[in-house]
Amino acid sequence: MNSAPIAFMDSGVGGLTVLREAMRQLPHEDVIFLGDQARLPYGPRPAAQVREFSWQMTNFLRRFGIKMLVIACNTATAAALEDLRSQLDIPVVGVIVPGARAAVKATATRHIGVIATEGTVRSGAYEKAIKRRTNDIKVTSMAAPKFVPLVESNEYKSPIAKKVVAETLQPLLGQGIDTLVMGCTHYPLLRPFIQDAVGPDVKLIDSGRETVGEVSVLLDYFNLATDKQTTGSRRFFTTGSAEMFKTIAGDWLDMADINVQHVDIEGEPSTYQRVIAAHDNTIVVASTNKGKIAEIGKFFAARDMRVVGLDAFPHVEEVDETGTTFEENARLKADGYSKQLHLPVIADDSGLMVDALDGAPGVFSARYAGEAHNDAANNAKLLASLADTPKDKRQAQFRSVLVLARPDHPDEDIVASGSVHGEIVSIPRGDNGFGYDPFFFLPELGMTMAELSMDQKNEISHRGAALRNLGKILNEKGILQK
Ligand SMILES: O=c1nc[nH]c2c1ncn2[C@H]1C[C@H](O)[C@@H](COP(=O)(O)OP(=O)(O)OP(=O)(O)O)O1
Ligand SMILES: [Mg+2]
Repeated sequence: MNSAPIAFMDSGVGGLTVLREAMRQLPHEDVIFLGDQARLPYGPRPAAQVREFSWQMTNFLRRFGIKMLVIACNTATAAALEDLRSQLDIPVVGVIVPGARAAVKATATRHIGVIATEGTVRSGAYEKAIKRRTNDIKVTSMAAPKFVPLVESNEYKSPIAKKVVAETLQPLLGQGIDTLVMGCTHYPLLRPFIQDAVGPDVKLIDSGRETVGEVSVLLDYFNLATDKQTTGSRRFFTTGSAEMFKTIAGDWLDMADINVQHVDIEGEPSTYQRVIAAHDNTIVVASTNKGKIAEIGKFFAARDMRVVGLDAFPHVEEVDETGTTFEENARLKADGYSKQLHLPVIADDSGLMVDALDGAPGVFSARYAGEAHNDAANNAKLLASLADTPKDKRQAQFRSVLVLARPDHPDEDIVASGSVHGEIVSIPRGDNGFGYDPFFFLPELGMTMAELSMDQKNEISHRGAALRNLGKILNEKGILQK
């Protein structure tokens, strides 16, 4: 039993013909679809490049903790299936073998036609898959490069499409072909015109539809099927226009409200790479500060969450902290990273506010001495600024504002804050913690923050308080149980 999503990828919207069948046959499964429309069509591209694009799509999709990958594209199957399968530890399903198998089963005249993109035809993948089964079948393959653009431009129901299809398929007529493989997942959208062109006696094989049968068998074989009884979630990503995608997907899948997001995958690795796969319980701590990641991470780990830092995502674009308040900066970080990663993100913006310095360094705490993240320089500047301030006038506080951003509730950030009061001392004490901790003295404890263990710090610190407040809100909202 496994409730992780199944991923489908294609050069564009063609893979939706596979997805539609999957939604029909496996309605309870969560699915994620990615169409690489920005780089379409794949058909004319060299196989090596299609393989690189396929890895980029795959690496993007693996972040979602997928349990199976379906290459819902014949060109990408021909170019990349073997490579993906040999390196991934989840089942990878391509569309060619299921299509070939169905065609072998269907033909009586032992003459099968295959229409596909140039890349698929050039690869000879269908011939190989058919001949591997039986040698006494004749295969006639033909590239139909005009079909994909017709579908992607949403022209697939137009009279022009009908004409183009009829003209393209003309050479296949009168050869004794009784079975025609639609060897590109875009083609089933043109099915009525294709059937018209070849006549009612030719059996059309929808390679994508056949593939879903295979997916279904593998789910059972590896015991990966979900045990949920409710309709699964459907998420769509395109590297092209989300609006254009929505129009075709809405029509083809007969779904009124589709969750489509534009994504950029050109920064994804184009070969196998270790990827931190996110599961339902993954949370990203949007910080590069190890101390913070540890403190926030501990809180969520104790609540059975899987915590990852930003270092798990080397391609993420850094979010600038341009706000004027802690809350503003925390929101910028949480929203900015959650949008890019499509994962729940917790961000902290925090700092030291010294009474005698009118609240400075405040939001500028990390770059107080200019260059960001130089604790020693920041502390030196702090001491210099307080050189003339007597001991009893050195009250200060740490403040932390936490923001949780969730991709499924993009307009509902959850905000919690906390603070702790103390005094700034001139001689540092303690090796724990980070930042200003060795100079932040807690009179009630007679220790600086850097003399506390992480657990002790979390009990009294601004961040600890903010986390407890956040925990309360998450409990009340039913987001966290503990
Ligand atoms: O518990 C703390 N103990 C000592 N110092 C602290 C603490 N909490 C915040 N601070 C200081 C360190 C940093 O100079 C600044 C936070 O700046 P802030 O932008 O929120 O964090 P950051 O740049 O270190 O990491 P990031 O933005 O990637 O989360 O305040
Ligand atoms: Mg920062």
